[in-house]
Amino acid sequence: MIIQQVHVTPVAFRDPPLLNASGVHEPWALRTIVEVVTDDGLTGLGETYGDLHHLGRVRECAKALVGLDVHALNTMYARIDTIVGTGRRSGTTKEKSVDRVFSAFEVACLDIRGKAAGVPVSDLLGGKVRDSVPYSAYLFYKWAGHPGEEPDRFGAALDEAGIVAQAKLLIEEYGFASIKLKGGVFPPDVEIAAIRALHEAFPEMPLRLDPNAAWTVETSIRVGRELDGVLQYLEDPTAGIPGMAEVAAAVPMPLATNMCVVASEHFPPATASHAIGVLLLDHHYWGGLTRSSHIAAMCDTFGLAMSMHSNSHLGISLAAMTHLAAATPNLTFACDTHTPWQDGQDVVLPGALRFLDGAVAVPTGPGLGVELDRDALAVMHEQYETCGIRARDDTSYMQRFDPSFSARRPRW
Ligand SMILES: O=C([O-])C(=O)C[C@H](O)[C@@H](O)C(=O)[O-]
Repeated sequence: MIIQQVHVTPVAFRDPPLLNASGVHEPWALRTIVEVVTDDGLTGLGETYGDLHHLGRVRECAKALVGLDVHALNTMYARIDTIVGTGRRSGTTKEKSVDRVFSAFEVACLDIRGKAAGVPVSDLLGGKVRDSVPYSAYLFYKWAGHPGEEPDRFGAALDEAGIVAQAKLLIEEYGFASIKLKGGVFPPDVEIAAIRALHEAFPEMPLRLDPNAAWTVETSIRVGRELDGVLQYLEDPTAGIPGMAEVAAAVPMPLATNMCVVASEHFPPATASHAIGVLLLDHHYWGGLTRSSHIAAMCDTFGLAMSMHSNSHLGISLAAMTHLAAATPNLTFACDTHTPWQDGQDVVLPGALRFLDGAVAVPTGPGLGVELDRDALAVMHEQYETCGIRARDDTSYMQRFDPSFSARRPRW
């Protein structure tokens, strides 16, 4: 099964104005779709980030993969490493570049291997231990619509009543049985009130709050203590392993992260200082599905619970996340997904991935179990070409509407 061609297609889809500590989502979310084609006519799918810098690296590496066998993943990783290096992203997250680029190709190769063997990707990861994967309702503070546009169907959520209404809508439509609120947007007391309102409205539901490291250690400890008995876990309240360790020692609930443990070398300091209790896995930056399984084994070794992280994504990623979660015995909590926010837009044909009672049944067909919708891919690629988003960044978009906005951390 020799790779003959690799197609890399950037796409754009509508994204609602969701607020986070860095600003607001732009009207279009960007992703990159990868198709790996072998000499025996099989095609595998992968999905990854869509920013221009990453896209350039994916395109460059795609050319270097032609001629490799889809089983030669170690050689593929080494080749990508020589091209993009193990350099780190700057900012609060520091994933390895090679892992971020390799991931999309690895998923596509596993899709091909599953198709060739007639088995689902979850079988290639050790076999599923659950038939469906629970996801949580991922709530965001939100404007009613993008400025200058009609309100979208989700409406505004700028206070606790709006957040509770949003939770009701998502739970009614998807059946979610747990809730995560993206925080770090408003002063902590406003977000504490929203969590309390959710607790009152849904007393049985596990709740999580994630301010994306927007708080100081002191604020994090105060919020953690105030939400004793209410939060299942508190995610990335503050930046860095030392700060998280201080908070963890002082609050009653476990701390979760997708920000301070994002590469293997973060495990020793994080576990030695008991900085986290929960790791949010994400195959897009942990180097694909197999390497993510290794990270799950590390979590098992160090007694860390697990959930899964998401960014704005489409169905290829949802399928990959679902296979990985199904084959991860120590996945403890319902996973994050942005799927409701894509509101039916997708590059895969409908039907393979459905939410029932907040969970997605693990596809049983060969490979990822999803099929590319070529018409939708063409439309989304055209949107990418014309939407004009890729040269901008979140903060400048936010500052156009609120010049006083600053995404500096800690904010409180
Ligand atoms: O910790 C998280 O869940 C994220 O940071 C995921 C996303 O980037 C989220 O913040 C967003 O979509 O605004």
